[in-house]
Amino acid sequence: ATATPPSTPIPKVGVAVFLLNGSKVLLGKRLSAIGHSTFALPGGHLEFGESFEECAAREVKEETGLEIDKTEYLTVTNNVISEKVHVVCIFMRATPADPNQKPQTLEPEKCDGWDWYEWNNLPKPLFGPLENMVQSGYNPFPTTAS
Ligand SMILES: CC(C)CCOP(=O)(O)OP(=O)(O)O
Ligand SMILES: [Mg+2]
Ligand SMILES: [Mg+2]
Ligand SMILES: [Mg+2]
Repeated sequence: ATATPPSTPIPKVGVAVFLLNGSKVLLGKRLSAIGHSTFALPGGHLEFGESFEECAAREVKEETGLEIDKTEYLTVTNNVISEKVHVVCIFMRATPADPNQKPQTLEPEKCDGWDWYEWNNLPKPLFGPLENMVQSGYNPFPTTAS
């Protein structure tokens, strides 16, 4: 029998959410294989038929229990993370519907816990796609009209 050739990995779409609370952003340390032990935004794979906003709300709810408001598209980056993983990351911004609600660690096998971090004092190491954004000087906060 002829060996089946190794299939070429297919690029996937991830949606990551800058959940902003004052000058803070929600981050969690990943325990998944991809980005293990790095701090990442809540988010996940875009599922069939979802809008970016629907995916953002679903993933944040699934992972943290938080409802979000004012969800808007920010930017997109192209991330070839390894030989097997290529993810187009759609970055969204949103605010927690209840700024006082505590995030819950609903997927303890994927995340070591969520915390709010000052944008100018982020934990290290950051998950690759986020690190690249920070290095580029990207500012996810709404610019207050001068
Ligand atoms: C790897 C990442 C950039 C895209 C997928 O994110 P994720 O691993 O958090 O996916 P899920 O939350 O959907 O499990
Ligand atoms: Mg998820
Ligand atoms: Mg998912
Ligand atoms: Mg996720």
